Amino acid sequence: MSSDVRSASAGGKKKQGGFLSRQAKAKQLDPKEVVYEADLLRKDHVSPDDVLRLNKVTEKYLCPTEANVYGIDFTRFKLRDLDTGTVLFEVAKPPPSEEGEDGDVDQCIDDGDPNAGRFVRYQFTSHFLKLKTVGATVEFIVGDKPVTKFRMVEKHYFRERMLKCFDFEFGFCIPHSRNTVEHIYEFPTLSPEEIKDMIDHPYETRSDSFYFVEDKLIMHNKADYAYNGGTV
Ligand SMILES: CCCCCCCCCCCCCC(=O)O
Repeated sequence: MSSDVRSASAGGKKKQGGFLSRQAKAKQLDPKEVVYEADLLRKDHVSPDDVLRLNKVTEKYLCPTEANVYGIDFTRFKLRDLDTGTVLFEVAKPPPSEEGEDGDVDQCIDDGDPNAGRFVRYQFTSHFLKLKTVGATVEFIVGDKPVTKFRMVEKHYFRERMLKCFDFEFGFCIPHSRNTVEHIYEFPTLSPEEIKDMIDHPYETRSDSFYFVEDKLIMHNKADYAYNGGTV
């Protein structure tokens, strides 16, 4: 599987600043309403309510890359600790001219894999798990169609247990626009035993990010996480 590996230390560059924020809503899952990945793979269109009812991380992707008919493309991503302003991690996509000149970027990301670019591996330090609130700034461009009710549901799991579900609205985006939004992640409360387990078992913490336009799944990305990088 092609992947993007993102390393971050807790002692990054400090930066303060204003931000646009949309509060995350944690949702409790009613066990009676659970749906299974296999059920959703059979559906023509997957909705936010469908993925909110999943109680496990997915093994497959619930939509093809072609479902993104809106030309939505993420161009910058930054994580910062909102308590200190410390920038934990920042990545930007090179402009198209640089991608063309270099050739390496496309080759490395594309690789003939239809799911290239949909999976990211994060390598954090254990300090990350002590954070309370993280701001994720996302910049993205949209193509020639208006994007209505753009929404992301992101579910984080350690092994079989869902740690937290985030539900963020991006709202309406005009055609050919470049947009920036900062989403606020309030961390779940984790016991010392859970934290130790997550540090001791890299990449067993995983997430699914589901993106919807008008309640229809148009992108599905995955990530996994290690918390044993660098120094504490
Ligand atoms: C231990 C649970 C922590 C939950 C909060 C995680 C905050 C950082 C999220 C970054 C997610 C990025 C997902 C992606 O790249 O697709």
